[in-house]
Amino acid sequence: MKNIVIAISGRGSNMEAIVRACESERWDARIALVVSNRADAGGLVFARERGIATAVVDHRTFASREAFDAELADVIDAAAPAVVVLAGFMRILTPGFVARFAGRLVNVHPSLLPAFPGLHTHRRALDAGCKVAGATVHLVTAELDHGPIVAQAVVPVRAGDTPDDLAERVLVQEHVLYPRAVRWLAAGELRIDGDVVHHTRGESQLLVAA
Ligand SMILES: Nc1nc2c(c(=O)[nH]1)N[C@@H](CN(C=O)c1ccc(C(=O)N[C@@H](CCC(=O)O)C(=O)O)cc1)CN2
Ligand SMILES: NCC(=O)N[C@@H]1O[C@H](COP(=O)([O-])[O-])[C@@H](O)[C@H]1O
Repeated sequence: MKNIVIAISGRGSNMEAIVRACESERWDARIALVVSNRADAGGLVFARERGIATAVVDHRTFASREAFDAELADVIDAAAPAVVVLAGFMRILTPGFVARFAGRLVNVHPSLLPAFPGLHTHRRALDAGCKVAGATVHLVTAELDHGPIVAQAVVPVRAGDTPDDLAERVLVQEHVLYPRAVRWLAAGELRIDGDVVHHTRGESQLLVAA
């Protein structure tokens, strides 16, 4: 059975969706560890209540980003992960960390990459007058929010939307998209051809919400 490690920084709603899907769909995988850079991350409570091992590596207690990443990588490696999932994890990872988990490190980003990498994506999409928004699951590379795209979900932007309205609409789709993508990665069902990722069994890599 494959081990999955999930890294969070906050409420962990995507982590929760993955935990629930792993159990209900009986994946040939288990969530071996939920790790956070913040001890007050709400998702840690859910994980502990489900009997999942948790750990905290507080980035503020390290002298450098490299030192934090080295400790985080050691804690993650101790769980022997086949897949490392970033789920609302809010730290930019160093090239050394990314290299250690290359090909099995995945993230969900709240925009339709390559549009709007970085932070405050929904505010920026609204300010740009976008008519659609969404989320992207991508393999993580050293360059921020730039890795090969595994799957995307599209939602409409509605008149009067605030960033919170858009975030809520996108999050509903993330909770469907991300578990599906993590299941594919854990099952070895992704084929990477340059920058293009294919699902080898032909499931749709696109969700479109009305
Ligand atoms: N090397 C990479 N690291 C990370 C990636 C990536 O693609 N490559 N994805 C991010 C996730 N992410 C967006 O999806 C993201 C997370 C954090 C930040 C950021 O600017 N973080 C600041 C601190 C912000 C905070 O603490 O609130 C920082 O690290 O200084 C941008 C994008 C995960 N890492
Ligand atoms: N750059 C990373 C980022 O912004 N991730 C975003 O954090 C939100 C909360 O996730 P959570 O409820 O799973 O913690 C999600 O929308 C996720 O896409």
